Amino acid sequence: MDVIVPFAAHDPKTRLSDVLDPGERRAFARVMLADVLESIVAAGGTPHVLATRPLDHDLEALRDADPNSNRSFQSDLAGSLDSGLDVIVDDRDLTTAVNAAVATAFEGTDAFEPPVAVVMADLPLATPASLRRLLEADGEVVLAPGRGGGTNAFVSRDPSFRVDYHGVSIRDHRRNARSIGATLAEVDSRRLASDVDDREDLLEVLVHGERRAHEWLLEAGFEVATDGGDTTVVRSE
Ligand SMILES: Nc1nc2c(ncn2[C@@H]2O[C@H](COP(=O)(O)OP(=O)(O)OP(=O)(O)O)[C@@H](O)[C@H]2O)c(=O)[nH]1
Ligand SMILES: C[C@H](OP(=O)(O)O)C(=O)O
Repeated sequence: MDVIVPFAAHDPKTRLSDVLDPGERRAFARVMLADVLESIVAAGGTPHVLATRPLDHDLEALRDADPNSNRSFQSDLAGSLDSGLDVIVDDRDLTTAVNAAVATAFEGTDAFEPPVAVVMADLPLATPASLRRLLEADGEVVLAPGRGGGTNAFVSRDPSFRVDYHGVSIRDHRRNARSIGATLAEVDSRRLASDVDDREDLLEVLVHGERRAHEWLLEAGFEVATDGGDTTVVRSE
Protein backbone atom coordinates (compact mmCIF):
# COMPACT_ATOMS: atom_id res chain seq x y z
CA MET A 1 0.00 0.00 0.00
CA ASP A 2 1.16 3.55 -0.68
CA VAL A 3 1.89 5.31 2.62
CA ILE A 4 2.16 9.09 2.84
CA VAL A 5 4.46 10.29 5.64
CA PRO A 6 4.00 13.98 6.50
CA PHE A 7 7.23 15.60 7.62
CA ALA A 8 7.74 19.14 8.90
CA ALA A 9 11.30 19.84 7.85
CA HIS A 10 11.63 23.58 8.60
CA ASP A 11 11.33 23.92 12.36
CA PRO A 12 10.16 20.56 13.65
CA LYS A 13 9.19 19.47 17.12
CA THR A 14 8.92 22.93 18.65
CA ARG A 15 7.30 21.39 21.73
CA LEU A 16 10.70 19.82 22.47
CA SER A 17 12.40 23.25 22.54
CA ASP A 18 12.88 23.05 26.29
CA VAL A 19 15.17 20.03 25.91
CA LEU A 20 16.57 20.21 22.36
CA ASP A 21 18.11 23.10 20.44
CA PRO A 22 16.93 23.77 16.86
CA GLY A 23 19.66 21.66 15.24
CA GLU A 24 18.96 18.79 17.61
CA ARG A 25 15.23 18.99 16.93
CA ARG A 26 15.88 18.73 13.19
CA ALA A 27 18.24 15.83 13.70
CA PHE A 28 15.92 13.98 16.09
CA ALA A 29 12.97 14.50 13.74
CA ARG A 30 15.02 13.01 10.90
CA VAL A 31 16.04 10.03 12.99
CA MET A 32 12.41 9.35 13.94
CA LEU A 33 11.47 9.66 10.26
CA ALA A 34 14.12 7.07 9.37
CA ASP A 35 12.72 4.64 11.96
CA VAL A 36 9.19 5.12 10.61
CA LEU A 37 10.25 4.68 6.99
CA GLU A 38 12.11 1.51 7.83
CA SER A 39 9.05 0.05 9.60
CA ILE A 40 6.74 0.99 6.75
CA VAL A 41 8.95 -0.79 4.23
CA ALA A 42 9.23 -3.84 6.51
CA ALA A 43 5.42 -3.87 6.83
CA GLY A 44 5.12 -4.07 3.04
CA GLY A 45 4.20 -0.41 2.48
CA THR A 46 5.63 2.00 -0.07
CA PRO A 47 6.50 5.27 1.69
CA HIS A 48 6.11 8.71 0.10
CA VAL A 49 7.44 11.49 2.30
CA LEU A 50 5.26 14.60 2.20
CA ALA A 51 7.78 17.24 3.25
CA THR A 52 7.61 20.98 3.65
CA ARG A 53 10.87 21.34 1.72
CA PRO A 54 13.36 19.09 -0.11
CA LEU A 55 15.05 16.69 2.26
CA ASP A 56 18.64 17.34 1.21
CA HIS A 57 18.62 20.35 3.57
CA ASP A 58 17.79 18.02 6.41
CA LEU A 59 20.58 15.64 5.57
CA GLU A 60 22.95 18.59 5.70
CA ALA A 61 21.47 19.70 9.02
CA LEU A 62 21.88 16.22 10.41
CA ARG A 63 25.47 15.99 9.23
CA ASP A 64 26.66 19.47 10.11
CA ALA A 65 24.60 20.73 13.02
CA ASP A 66 24.19 17.71 15.20
CA PRO A 67 27.21 16.62 17.22
CA ASN A 68 25.32 13.54 18.37
CA SER A 69 24.62 12.05 14.98
CA ASN A 70 26.89 9.24 13.95
CA ARG A 71 27.91 7.68 10.68
CA SER A 72 25.45 4.80 10.76
CA PHE A 73 22.46 7.11 11.08
CA GLN A 74 23.73 9.20 8.19
CA SER A 75 24.40 6.28 5.90
CA ASP A 76 21.00 4.75 6.66
CA LEU A 77 19.28 7.98 5.79
CA ALA A 78 21.34 8.45 2.67
CA GLY A 79 20.58 4.86 1.75
CA SER A 80 16.84 5.52 1.99
CA LEU A 81 17.17 8.41 -0.39
CA ASP A 82 19.51 6.59 -2.76
CA SER A 83 17.11 3.68 -3.05
CA GLY A 84 14.55 5.96 -4.64
CA LEU A 85 12.52 7.33 -1.74
CA ASP A 86 9.70 9.42 -3.18
CA VAL A 87 9.59 12.90 -1.64
CA ILE A 88 6.62 15.16 -2.36
CA VAL A 89 7.35 18.78 -1.47
CA ASP A 90 4.33 20.82 -0.35
CA ASP A 91 4.80 23.83 1.92
CA ARG A 92 1.11 24.28 2.68
CA ASP A 93 -0.28 23.51 6.12
CA LEU A 94 -0.53 19.89 7.24
CA THR A 95 -4.26 19.44 6.63
CA THR A 96 -4.16 20.99 3.15
CA ALA A 97 -1.07 19.06 2.11
CA VAL A 98 -2.38 15.69 3.34
CA ASN A 99 -5.79 16.17 1.73
CA ALA A 100 -4.12 17.08 -1.57
CA ALA A 101 -1.81 14.06 -1.46
CA VAL A 102 -4.66 11.69 -0.57
CA ALA A 103 -6.78 13.13 -3.38
CA THR A 104 -3.89 12.54 -5.80
CA ALA A 105 -3.73 8.92 -4.68
CA PHE A 106 -7.36 8.41 -5.67
CA GLU A 107 -6.75 9.97 -9.08
CA GLY A 108 -4.83 6.83 -9.96
CA THR A 109 -1.62 8.48 -11.12
CA ASP A 110 1.54 6.52 -11.80
CA ALA A 111 2.92 7.52 -8.40
CA PHE A 112 0.06 6.23 -6.24
CA GLU A 113 -2.82 3.88 -6.24
CA PRO A 114 -5.65 3.53 -3.71
CA PRO A 115 -6.12 2.56 -0.95
CA VAL A 116 -3.75 4.97 0.72
CA ALA A 117 -2.36 5.29 4.23
CA VAL A 118 -1.00 8.29 6.10
CA VAL A 119 1.48 7.64 8.91
CA MET A 120 3.07 10.45 10.91
CA ALA A 121 6.85 10.74 11.03
CA ASP A 122 7.03 11.10 14.81
CA LEU A 123 6.15 7.50 15.70
CA PRO A 124 9.55 5.95 16.46
CA LEU A 125 7.92 3.10 18.39
CA ALA A 126 5.89 1.98 15.37
CA THR A 127 6.97 -1.54 14.49
CA PRO A 128 6.37 -3.44 11.26
CA ALA A 129 3.79 -5.57 13.14
CA SER A 130 1.85 -2.58 14.46
CA LEU A 131 1.81 -0.99 10.99
CA ARG A 132 0.73 -4.25 9.39
CA ARG A 133 -2.28 -4.28 11.72
CA LEU A 134 -3.19 -0.84 10.40
CA LEU A 135 -2.62 -1.64 6.74
CA GLU A 136 -4.47 -4.96 6.93
CA ALA A 137 -7.47 -3.86 9.00
CA ASP A 138 -10.87 -3.94 7.34
CA GLY A 139 -12.75 -0.68 6.97
CA GLU A 140 -13.15 2.02 4.37
CA VAL A 141 -11.57 4.35 6.90
CA VAL A 142 -9.24 2.89 9.54
CA LEU A 143 -7.98 5.30 12.21
CA ALA A 144 -5.06 4.92 14.61
CA PRO A 145 -5.67 7.37 17.47
CA GLY A 146 -2.80 9.14 19.19
CA ARG A 147 -2.60 9.73 22.92
CA GLY A 148 -4.13 13.10 23.64
CA GLY A 149 -6.77 12.99 20.92
CA GLY A 150 -4.69 13.25 17.75
CA THR A 151 -4.73 10.96 14.72
CA ASN A 152 -1.37 9.31 14.26
CA ALA A 153 -2.17 7.22 11.21
CA PHE A 154 -5.05 6.15 9.02
CA VAL A 155 -5.96 4.16 5.94
CA SER A 156 -8.55 5.41 3.48
CA ARG A 157 -10.36 3.32 0.91
CA ASP A 158 -12.94 6.06 0.31
CA PRO A 159 -12.03 8.88 -2.11
CA SER A 160 -14.18 11.40 -0.28
CA PHE A 161 -12.58 11.04 3.18
CA ARG A 162 -10.75 14.22 4.23
CA VAL A 163 -8.68 15.14 7.28
CA ASP A 164 -8.73 18.11 9.61
CA TYR A 165 -5.72 17.96 11.93
CA HIS A 166 -4.99 19.56 15.31
CA GLY A 167 -7.24 19.82 18.31
CA VAL A 168 -8.98 16.55 19.10
CA SER A 169 -8.67 15.45 15.49
CA ILE A 170 -9.64 11.82 16.15
CA ARG A 171 -13.17 12.98 16.95
CA ASP A 172 -13.31 15.09 13.78
CA HIS A 173 -12.03 12.18 11.71
CA ARG A 174 -14.61 9.77 13.13
CA ARG A 175 -17.26 12.35 12.33
CA ASN A 176 -15.90 12.91 8.80
CA ALA A 177 -15.88 9.17 8.10
CA ARG A 178 -19.45 8.75 9.35
CA SER A 179 -20.67 11.77 7.39
CA ILE A 180 -19.58 10.19 4.10
CA GLY A 181 -21.09 6.83 5.06
CA ALA A 182 -17.75 5.03 5.21
CA THR A 183 -17.31 1.92 7.32
CA LEU A 184 -15.06 2.93 10.20
CA ALA A 185 -12.52 0.89 12.12
CA GLU A 186 -9.89 1.82 14.68
CA VAL A 187 -6.58 0.21 15.55
CA ASP A 188 -5.93 0.19 19.27
CA SER A 189 -2.14 0.15 19.40
CA ARG A 190 0.06 1.68 22.07
CA ARG A 191 2.95 1.80 19.60
CA LEU A 192 0.97 3.70 16.98
CA ALA A 193 -0.55 5.92 19.68
CA SER A 194 2.86 7.05 20.95
CA ASP A 195 3.71 10.16 18.96
CA VAL A 196 6.63 12.13 20.31
CA ASP A 197 5.55 15.68 21.00
CA ASP A 198 7.00 16.76 24.33
CA ARG A 199 9.52 15.88 27.02
CA GLU A 200 7.29 13.29 28.70
CA ASP A 201 7.00 11.40 25.41
CA LEU A 202 10.79 10.87 25.38
CA LEU A 203 10.30 8.52 28.33
CA GLU A 204 8.35 6.12 26.10
CA VAL A 205 11.15 6.08 23.53
CA LEU A 206 13.82 5.55 26.19
CA VAL A 207 11.88 2.71 27.83
CA HIS A 208 10.38 0.95 24.80
CA GLY A 209 12.48 2.06 21.82
CA GLU A 210 15.15 -0.14 20.23
CA ARG A 211 16.24 1.71 17.15
CA ARG A 212 17.69 5.01 15.94
CA ALA A 213 15.54 7.40 17.96
CA HIS A 214 16.28 5.45 21.14
CA GLU A 215 20.02 5.38 20.37
CA TRP A 216 20.00 9.06 19.46
CA LEU A 217 18.48 10.03 22.81
CA LEU A 218 21.00 7.93 24.72
CA GLU A 219 23.89 9.48 22.79
CA ALA A 220 22.47 12.93 23.48
CA GLY A 221 22.64 12.17 27.21
CA PHE A 222 19.00 11.47 27.99
CA GLU A 223 18.13 8.86 30.54
CA VAL A 224 15.29 7.74 32.76
CA ALA A 225 15.49 8.84 36.38
CA THR A 226 13.38 7.67 39.28
CA ASP A 227 12.89 9.99 42.19
CA GLY A 228 10.59 8.69 44.87
CA GLY A 229 7.49 7.54 43.02
CA ASP A 230 8.12 9.70 39.94
CA THR A 231 9.78 8.56 36.74
CA THR A 232 11.21 11.37 34.64
CA VAL A 233 13.60 12.04 31.78
CA VAL A 234 16.84 13.82 32.60
CA ARG A 235 19.73 14.91 30.40
CA SER A 236 23.31 14.79 31.55
CA GLU A 237 25.51 17.83 30.82
N1 LIG B 1 4.00 18.08 5.33
C1 LIG B 1 3.81 18.59 6.57
N2 LIG B 1 4.00 17.82 7.65
C2 LIG B 1 3.81 18.38 8.87
C3 LIG B 1 3.43 19.73 9.03
N3 LIG B 1 3.31 19.99 10.37
C4 LIG B 1 3.60 18.83 11.00
N4 LIG B 1 3.91 17.86 10.10
C5 LIG B 1 4.22 16.45 10.38
O1 LIG B 1 3.04 15.89 10.92
C6 LIG B 1 3.32 15.03 12.01
C7 LIG B 1 2.65 15.54 13.29
O2 LIG B 1 3.24 16.77 13.56
P1 LIG B 1 2.98 17.61 14.90
O3 LIG B 1 3.42 16.85 16.10
O4 LIG B 1 1.60 18.14 14.90
O5 LIG B 1 3.95 18.86 14.61
P2 LIG B 1 5.54 18.95 14.66
O6 LIG B 1 5.93 20.03 13.71
O7 LIG B 1 6.18 17.62 14.43
O8 LIG B 1 5.85 19.38 16.16
P3 LIG B 1 5.46 20.74 16.96
O9 LIG B 1 6.22 21.86 16.34
O10 LIG B 1 5.93 20.46 18.36
O11 LIG B 1 3.96 20.88 16.85
C8 LIG B 1 4.83 14.93 12.06
O12 LIG B 1 5.19 13.83 11.24
C9 LIG B 1 5.30 16.23 11.43
O13 LIG B 1 6.58 16.10 10.85
C10 LIG B 1 3.23 20.54 7.86
O14 LIG B 1 2.89 21.71 7.91
N5 LIG B 1 3.45 19.91 6.65
C1 LIG C 1 -1.31 16.50 13.72
C2 LIG C 1 -1.92 16.46 15.09
O1 LIG C 1 -0.96 15.92 15.92
P1 LIG C 1 -0.75 16.37 17.46
O2 LIG C 1 -0.56 17.86 17.43
O3 LIG C 1 -1.98 15.92 18.16
O4 LIG C 1 0.48 15.64 17.85
C3 LIG C 1 -3.19 15.58 15.04
O5 LIG C 1 -3.03 14.35 15.17
O6 LIG C 1 -4.26 16.13 14.83
